[in-house]
Amino acid sequence: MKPRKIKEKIYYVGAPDWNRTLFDALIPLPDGTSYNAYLILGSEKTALIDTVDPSKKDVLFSYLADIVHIDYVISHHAEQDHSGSIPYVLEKYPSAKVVTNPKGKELLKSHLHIPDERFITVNDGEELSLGDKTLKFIYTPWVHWPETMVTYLVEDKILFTCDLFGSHYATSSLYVEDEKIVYEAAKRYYAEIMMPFRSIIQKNLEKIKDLDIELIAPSHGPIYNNPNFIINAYKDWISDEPKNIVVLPYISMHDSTKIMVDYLVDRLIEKGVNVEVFDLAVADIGKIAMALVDAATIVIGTPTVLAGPHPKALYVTYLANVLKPKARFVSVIGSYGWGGRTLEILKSNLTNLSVEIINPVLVKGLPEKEDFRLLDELAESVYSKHKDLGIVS
Ligand SMILES: Cc1cc2nc3c(=O)[nH]c(=O)nc-3n(C[C@H](O)[C@H](O)[C@H](O)COP(=O)(O)O)c2cc1C
Repeated sequence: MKPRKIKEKIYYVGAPDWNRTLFDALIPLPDGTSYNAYLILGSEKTALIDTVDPSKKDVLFSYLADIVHIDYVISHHAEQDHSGSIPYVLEKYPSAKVVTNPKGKELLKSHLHIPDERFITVNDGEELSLGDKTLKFIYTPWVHWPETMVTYLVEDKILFTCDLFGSHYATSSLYVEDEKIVYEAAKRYYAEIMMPFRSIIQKNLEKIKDLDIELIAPSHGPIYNNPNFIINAYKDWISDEPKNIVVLPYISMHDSTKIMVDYLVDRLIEKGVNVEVFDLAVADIGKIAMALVDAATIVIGTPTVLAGPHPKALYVTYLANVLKPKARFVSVIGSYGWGGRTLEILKSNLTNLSVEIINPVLVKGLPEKEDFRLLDELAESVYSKHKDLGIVS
């Protein structure tokens, strides 16, 4: 393949991964993903911006077939889906240096065993001249590892952002063609990878807000030729204001909990509260994470199993806790047979969230009249809390 031209002397040399179905051995990928690398041919120096997952290194090298010399490999992030092919690039280009920050160097050394002498480290704000093109490095730590940084190509107004603004979307298009599709793919990416670092991203967006950006070139998914589309989506996702949504992941073995879930969902809808319901036996964890991006309230539905919550309910609670969504309220509903520590265990797994717990509704066996009344009360509490936030009328 010939490198794909983006602008004069700037090329795409990355790889779509059409058939990848799982990321981080965790999040389903309905639309695959891509590992983007970019080649910049300056008048004096040549730079490769990141590489690709090692499983796709042949694609990268087919793009580089006619490139006889590379001076710099810019490494924004030491994770192997971007850095994993760096050792092969260094082998093919013996005088190439890896350009990264000191933390990146440390992580690349430990993860890929790249020798000390192959590195050049750069400071926050430092520039590197390629002759007629200038790379400016901007540290953006903790989006989502400690070493993450972005690069601004000054003359061409391109911001290379690596994982920041990325989307899980394999496409043959260089640029975003359908913003609705990419919005979903970028939100899936944000929900799993970026959401835990919401407040840090707020600070990092401040750092890049004065740059004159024509293109945002991430390391996953298509290039944004309308940068405001993804910047505005991020501003919404990282904001502290939740939306009028209850996320309700549940599991039920013999339907008692499910009857409660169905009843509560109907009552919430009647009150104008939006609900996103997920049966944990079959749900896409990525979709749950996406729903958590905006939700004001989380309600976990679980029976008591072996003296605690069903393991799948515990798993989703743990996940919500580490993803640190902006939710303000949590409750639990479910059925038990004789007793256990369901509530206690769930609460002890929510310590990262500063949420108010709304009275849980745990019922013995099949729910009856009084239990439905308690569910009415729960729906009313959720509604009035959302009303106090001004997110439902
Ligand atoms: C494998 C298994 C383990 C259970 N362990 C407990 C338990 O430790 N404490 C308890 O109160 N009920 C226990 N139960 C009973 C269920 O919590 C009870 O039947 C409940 O109504 C099931 O809700 P569901 O219909 O939503 O699945 C257990 C049930 C099963 C199938």
